[in-house]
Amino acid sequence: MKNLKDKNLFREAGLIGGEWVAAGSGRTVDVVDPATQAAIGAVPDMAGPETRSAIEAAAFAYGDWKKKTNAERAGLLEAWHGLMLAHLDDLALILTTEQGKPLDEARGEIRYGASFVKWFAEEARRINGHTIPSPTPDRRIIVLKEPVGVCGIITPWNFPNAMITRKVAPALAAGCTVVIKPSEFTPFSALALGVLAERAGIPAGVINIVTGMPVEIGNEIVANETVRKISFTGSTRVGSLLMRGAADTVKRLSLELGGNAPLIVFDDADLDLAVEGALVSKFRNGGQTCVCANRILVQAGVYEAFAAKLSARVNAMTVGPGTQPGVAIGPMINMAAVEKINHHVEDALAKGAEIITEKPVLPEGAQYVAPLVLTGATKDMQLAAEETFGPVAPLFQFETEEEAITLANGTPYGLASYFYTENLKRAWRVGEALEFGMVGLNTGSVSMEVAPFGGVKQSGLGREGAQAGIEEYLEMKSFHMGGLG
Ligand SMILES: NC(=O)c1ccc[n+]([C@@H]2O[C@H](COP(=O)([O-])OP(=O)(O)OC[C@H]3O[C@@H](n4cnc5c(N)ncnc54)[C@H](O)[C@@H]3O)[C@@H](O)[C@H]2O)c1
Ligand SMILES: O=C[C@H](O)CS(=O)(=O)O
Repeated sequence: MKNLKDKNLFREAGLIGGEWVAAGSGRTVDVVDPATQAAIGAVPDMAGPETRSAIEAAAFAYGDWKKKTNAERAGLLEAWHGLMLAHLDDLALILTTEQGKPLDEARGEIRYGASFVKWFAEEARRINGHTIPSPTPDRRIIVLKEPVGVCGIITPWNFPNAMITRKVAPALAAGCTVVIKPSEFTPFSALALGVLAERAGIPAGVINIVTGMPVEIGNEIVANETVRKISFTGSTRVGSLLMRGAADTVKRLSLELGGNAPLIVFDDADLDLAVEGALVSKFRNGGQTCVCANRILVQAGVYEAFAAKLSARVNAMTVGPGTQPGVAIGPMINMAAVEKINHHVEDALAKGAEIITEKPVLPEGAQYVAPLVLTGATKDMQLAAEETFGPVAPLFQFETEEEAITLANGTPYGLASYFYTENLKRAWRVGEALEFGMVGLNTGSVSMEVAPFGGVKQSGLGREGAQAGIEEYLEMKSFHMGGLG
C-alpha cells in the first residue's frame, strides 16, 4: 500500500502462533478499495486446518498468558495502545483504503479503538473476586475470577479496528487468548493491529488472526471444543447461526448484532441540537453503523422545520473518496450495499415518500450513493423494518408521545435509540419506555469506552466496553474451604 510511513504495517499473511503464514491451499482473497474497485492486496484464504492451528496456538499460549500478573498484562496492553496512537495516521490510511470512510473518521475510529485498549488495561488491575459469609462456622467461601479460555473473535467490515479492540482488549486483560476472524472485506486493519501487538511484546499465540472467506473458518471456531467463547459483531442472521452452532459445545457467547434505531424529535426539542444529533447518528460512516438512526420520527408541529434544517445540511455534504479532504460521505462497502440502499429508496418512493434534498454531484465509481432526506416515510416501507445501512434519512411524522413510543419499539431489534425533548418529565417517561440497550437523550452518540454498549431483543447478548465488558471474558469460581472448625 503506497503512502504508508511504516510499510511493515501492511501484511498479506495470517498470524498463527507468532508466524506470518499463507493458506495451506495457497489460495488468496483479493481486497478491494471501495472508492475505485481496484485490488489493494490479497490475504490468505484460510479454512478449517489453519483455524485449528490458530486455536491450538491460542491454547498453548493461554497456559503462560493467564499466569501473568494482571499488572503485566496491563503493561503489555498499555504498550499496544501507545503504538496504535503512534501509528494513528498509517492505521487510518489502511482503514480508509479498505473500508472507504473519510480519513478524519478513520482517525477517529483508531482513537476510539485504542481507547478500549487503554480502558481494559486499567480494568485488568481491578479484576476483583469477593468473599461470601459462610452459613457454617467451619467454612470460608471466596469467589475467584478466572479467564474463560480461548476465544473466537468474529468482526464486521464497518469498524475494522474498533470492533476488534472492543473485544480483544477485555479478552487479553482477563487472561484469555484469541483467534480473530476479521471481515474478508477489511482484513488489513486487523493484520496491522497484529503487527503492533507483536511490537508491543504481546507473546506469540496470544493473538492469532485467520483471514479468508467465512464459512469454513466460522464452522471450525463454532465446532472446536477448545474455543470456550465466541464474541461476534455483525448481522443478526449470522449471529443466530453462530448461536445455534455454539449450542453443541455450550460455548459462551457475546453477540453485537443489527439495529433499527429510532431518533425521535418532539415538538419541545431544541431543533438545532436535534439536527446535529441526526447528522452524527445518521451519516457517520455513510450511514453504515449499527447504531445509526434508521428511522427519524418527528412530531407534526416541527416536522416541516426539522426537514428543512436537516436537508439544508445534507445538501452541503460532499460525496467522494475517503482520502479526499472535505468529503463527508465515502463509497459504500460493496455493490450489494448500494443495491440494498437503492432498493429501499425505490420502495419508499413507490409507497409515497418524497426526496427533498438536492441531487449531489457524484464522483466516478460505482459504489457512491447520494445522501438523502425522505419525507412521508411510513411503517409499511422496507426502510422501516430493516437497516438501510446507507446515507438515507427517512422522516416519519407522528402526533402523540404514545404513538412515537409504539412506533419506536415496533421492531424486533433493540440496540440504540435517541430522542430530543427539553421537557424533564417526558425525558424520564420516554427514556424508560424505549426498549433498547442504549438510549441517547439530546445526543446522537452513545458509543464510548466508558459506557456499556449492546442491545436487547434481536440486537444481541452481552455488553462491551465499561466495567461490564471484562466480565464477558471471566468465569466465577466458588472456592469453598471446609474443615476449619
Ligand atoms: N451491535 C454492534 O455492535 C454492531 C457493530 C457493527 C456492526 N453490526 C452489524 O453488522 C452488520 C454489518 O456487518 P457485516 O455485513 O460484516 O455482517 P456479517 O454478519 O455479514 O459479517 C460479520 C462477520 O461474520 C463473518 N461471517 C459471515 N458468515 C459467517 C459464518 N457462516 N460463520 C462465521 N462467520 C461468518 C463475516 O465474514 C464477518 O467477519 C450490520 O447488521 C450491523 O448492524 C453490529
Ligand atoms: O456499527 C456499530 C458500531 O458499534 C460502531 S460504534 O461503536 O458506534 O462506533
